[in-house]
Order: sequence, then structure tokens, then C-alpha cells
Amino acid sequence: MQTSEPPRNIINASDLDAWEESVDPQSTGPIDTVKIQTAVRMILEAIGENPDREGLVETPARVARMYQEIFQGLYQNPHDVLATRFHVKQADLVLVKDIPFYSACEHHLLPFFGVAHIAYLPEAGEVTGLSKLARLVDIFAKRPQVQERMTEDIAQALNDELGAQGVVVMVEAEHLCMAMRGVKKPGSRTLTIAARGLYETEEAKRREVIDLMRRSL
Ligand SMILES: Nc1nc2c(ncn2[C@@H]2O[C@H](COP(=O)(O)OP(=O)(O)OP(=O)(O)O)[C@@H](O)[C@H]2O)c(=O)[nH]1
Ligand SMILES: [Zn+2]
Repeated sequence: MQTSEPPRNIINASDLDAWEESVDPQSTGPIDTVKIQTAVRMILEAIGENPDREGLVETPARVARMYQEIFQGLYQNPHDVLATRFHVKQADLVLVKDIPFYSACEHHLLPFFGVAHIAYLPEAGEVTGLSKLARLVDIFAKRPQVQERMTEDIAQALNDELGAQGVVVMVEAEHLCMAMRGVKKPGSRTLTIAARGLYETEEAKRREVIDLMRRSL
């Protein structure tokens, strides 16, 4: 459908300034917030709603801001996050457990959420900041995703950037597309694992790490 006038509740470029100023443009990249607003208005119309009624009039702009936030990982580079390195004299296994995350399944754009556990065996005492592991999770969670790819991507980025001897990533999540619609199985959880380096080949060592991940501290 071609219209010469933009829908009335589409906010124009000058109105966008206020919220674009509050977000680092380098971290959000070229997310087209005006296009999102147009699309959301059309969806509201398509379901038979009145997009001009009081409760909905700001909704396209809210959804645009939300997508700008929850998909900002598309424009963030794991290389930048993992550039922070420290050298320690000796380092054995590093394991950060229960890193909470929220992502969106790419099939339905509904949330899946849960925790990620990240372990790596540093090479020659080369470690990164602990918070950087959590930032890495966010970079890959804040994209349209499938859980398996998110798990593999985190492991691969750590392997590539850190040069670790081995990496194990485990993700446990609940998918709202399986809970609130479709098959309707709330409470079911999906567990995915990715391994790199020595943990790919040495099964006993991988199992040790997985046991640590599953054990409550
Ligand atoms: N492997 C995998 N599947 C996912 C993930 N997120 C959602 N899905 C699944 O993607 C599938 C999409 O299946 P389709 O048959 O194309 O879509 P659908 O008709 O909406 O499927 P139902 O959810 O079964 O109603 C569903 O089985 C979802 O459960 C994920 O992270 N990993
Ligand atoms: Zn889904």
C-alpha cells in the first residue's frame, strides 16, 4: 500500500533526537526506527486495532525504541569487548556461571531467556575481564537468534579472540514461543552446549567442566 502522508503517530527525525541521544549510536548501528514504527502501526491495523486510540498512539515509537535496544547486538563487535586482557602468572580454568540473558527467537520474535555458563582454559596466563564474558553473552543474545547458534557464537568468539586452550559454553533457556503459543509447554527448558579447543576432543575434561557448570556453588 502506497501512502503519500506518513501515519500521524510516526515521529519525525527531530523527535527521534531525544531518544537517540540517550543511546550510543555506535552501539545501536543503523536500526531504522522510522521503518519499525510504520511496520508496527500496520500490524496494529492488521489485527483490527485502532492505532490512534490513546493507549496505542505511542506504541509504534515504544516498540521502535525497544527493538533498538534488544537488537543492538547486531552492531556490536565481540572483538572490541574481548580486547581487555590481563596477564596472570598462572591460570587454570575460569568459569562464570549463571549469566542471565534475554534474547528473541528468530522464528517468532518472542523472547527466550535463561542463563549462560562460560568456561575457558587460558593459554599462558592470558585472561580477559570477567564482566567481558557477560558482555559477550549480551552481544549475541541481543539479536534475532536460535539458541544453538547463540551458544556456538559465544564459544567461537572466545576461541578466536582469546586464543584459549579450550572453551565450553552452556546455555539453559525457556522459549516463550513454546510456552504461550503453539505447543504450549510452559516450564520446558532447552540446554545447549558448545565446545572448542581441547574440550572438543577430550571428552573427560569436557565432562568435568559441564559437571562444575551444573553443580550449585
Ligand atoms: N532449534 C531451535 N528451534 C527453535 C528455537 N526457537 C524456536 N524454535 C523452533 O522453531 C520452530 C519453527 O517451526 P515452524 O514449524 O517453522 O513454525 P511454527 O508453525 O510456528 O511452529 P510451532 O512452534 O511448532 O507452532 C519451532 O519448532 C520452534 O520451537 C531455537 O532457539 N532453536
Ligand atoms: Zn520461536
